[in-house]
Amino acid sequence: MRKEVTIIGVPMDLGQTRRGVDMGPSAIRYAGLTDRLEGLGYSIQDEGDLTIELVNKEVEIEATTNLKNLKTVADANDKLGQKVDQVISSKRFPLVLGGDHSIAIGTLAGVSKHYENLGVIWYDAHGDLNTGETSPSGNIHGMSLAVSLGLGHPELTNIGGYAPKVKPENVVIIGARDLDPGEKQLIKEIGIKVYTMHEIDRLGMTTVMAETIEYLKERTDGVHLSLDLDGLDPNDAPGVGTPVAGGISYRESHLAMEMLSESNIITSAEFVETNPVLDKYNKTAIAAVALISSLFGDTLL
Ligand SMILES: NC(=[NH2+])NCCC[C@H](N)C(=O)O
Ligand SMILES: [Mn+2]
Ligand SMILES: [Mn+2]
Repeated sequence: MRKEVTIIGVPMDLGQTRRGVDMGPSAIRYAGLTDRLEGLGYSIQDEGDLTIELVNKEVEIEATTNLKNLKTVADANDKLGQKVDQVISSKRFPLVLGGDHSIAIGTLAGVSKHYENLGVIWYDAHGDLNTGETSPSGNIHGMSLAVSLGLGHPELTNIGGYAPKVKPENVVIIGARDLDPGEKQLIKEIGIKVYTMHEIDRLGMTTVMAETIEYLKERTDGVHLSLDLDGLDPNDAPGVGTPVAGGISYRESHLAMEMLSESNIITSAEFVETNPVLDKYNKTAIAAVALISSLFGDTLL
């Protein structure tokens, strides 16, 4: 892992409809992110937060598509993509803090330019594989992985001027337990590797991560970690907008991050969906900082 890290906050809450997730970056900073990473020997440059336009939601929902806040989400992701692109060009590791998961569209637009064969680990209760046609909600945070695969509204898939950002065989989803019918169908059609909670229960996190790392190592030249805090069990990460019971435990998540750290395959990362308004005493942001530390090489001894 590069020792020079740039933090980018993305106070985005327009990819879904619960307010407060725009304060995720602040909550994570407040939980001591920079100090923890500096303590591990990293040189941190915090770029602060991207500016997200305010929208009059009613106006944008009335638009012809059923995608909520399409234009503002697209603009923000365009900006984020440029920023992430610059960070990687300056040989620094981009660490993006959300904000809702729609921001993965921009992060991947910026990251993927730099790799022939980018791998993605999507650590999430959800697949985020909906399109305008299959989405039950119209929320773009439930579409960001599909968009990055080149599926969905062209105003989103073409961000950064190219599509797709990632190939289906280079994606591994970990922690899925709430998939919509259209998402299940798509997974089968295009062949994405998914470790649902069932496989995590059966194989154990050690095997899941060992297999994931081996799988991505042999086929990719960089791996982006997109970690949605709702991948964790709501008892361990209550501050999320779309909690799903029966999730990955805090300890399993640490193990996953520790194994990724040892493998040295991660080249960019984002931690999304922390919503301090729904949280209990900043528990979710504190968990995010702990997991980021493990990913960056912190150990218990
Ligand atoms: N990033 C997330 N938390 N996504 C939740 C998506 C929920 C649901 N599948 C939808 O598309 O609306
Ligand atoms: Mn999710
Ligand atoms: Mn998600």
